[in-house]
Amino acid sequence: MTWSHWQEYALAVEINGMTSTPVIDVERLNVRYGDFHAVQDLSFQVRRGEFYALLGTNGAGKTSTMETLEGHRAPTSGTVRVLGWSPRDRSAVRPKMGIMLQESGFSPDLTVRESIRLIGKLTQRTDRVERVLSIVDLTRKAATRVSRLSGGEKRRLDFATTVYGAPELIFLDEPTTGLDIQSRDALWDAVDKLREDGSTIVLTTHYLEEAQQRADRIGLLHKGAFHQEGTVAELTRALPAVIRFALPPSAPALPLRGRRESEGRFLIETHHLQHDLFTLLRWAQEHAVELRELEAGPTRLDDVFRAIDN
Ligand SMILES: Nc1ncnc2c1ncn2[C@@H]1O[C@H](COP(=O)(O)OP(=O)(O)OP(=O)(O)O)[C@@H](O)[C@H]1O
Repeated sequence: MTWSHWQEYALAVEINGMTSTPVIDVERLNVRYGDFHAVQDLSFQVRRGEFYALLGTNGAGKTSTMETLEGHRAPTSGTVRVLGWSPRDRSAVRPKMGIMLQESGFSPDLTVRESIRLIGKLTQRTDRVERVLSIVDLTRKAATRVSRLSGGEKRRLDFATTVYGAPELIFLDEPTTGLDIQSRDALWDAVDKLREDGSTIVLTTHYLEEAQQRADRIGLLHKGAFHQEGTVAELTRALPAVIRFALPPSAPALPLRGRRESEGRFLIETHHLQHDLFTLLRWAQEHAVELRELEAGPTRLDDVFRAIDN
């Protein structure tokens, strides 16, 4: 082997090593608050470039887990490695990690531009302030004090500081709360671009649709442990697809077994969506019945959540 072949080989090993080393590696994480066991023996990994959603019922332990990954909380026991380091090792991980918390902690007297610069200094990330301002459409507010921003604008500033320097690992905690639809779309477009450039995303949200559309994998927490973990398809596989619609009171009996959800609204659960939908549409045609608010589709994450036994 020539010297240049050796160099190529060494680089390939390094790249393979990088891709196979998880960005987040959690092993038997436990978080206790006094007698209360909030996170119980939780183990999972997030791969480089992955979009991982940590979801769960209220009080399931998402925040406790996220805070541990972000380095804000020490585990009671277990090991947590982020980008190969303990997340408590702030100087090692902070330059490579962007964190969007549920609540921002900006100083009200600073301007938008000053706030971004300050975060840049604190995290030792470098970027162009104008670049991130344009991503969140706050260019015109660069000289405005934080105290004068609306709730949605503060949230966008939060996102701007999170993605400043295009960090390798980005934590998004309920990122779209309080955002209008245009701002939400802009945020997800920016996340898509970051992913194209190789960033790893960890999301937690109660907007299940957002996770369903984007997450490569989902960790579904319930009472401090994983109820399920996998792709959306894996999580929804066991549950039937659903057809929902509303009927006028005069409609004849349904051709399929359905469930009344509320007055005039019905739900049919099926493992043969195409076949049963066809039967229903043919019946509606034959009886001149209008199926109002008709929805048919694969199982939604909402249904997976509803199926969790409390
Ligand atoms: N500082 C604390 N002291 C005592 N108990 C706590 C503390 N923080 C959280 N808990 C409890 O630990 C459990 C998990 O809380 P956590 O905030 O991690 O859940 P979560 O999944 O983020 O919930 P939610 O969706 O409701 O925000 C809850 O029952 C909560 O009451």
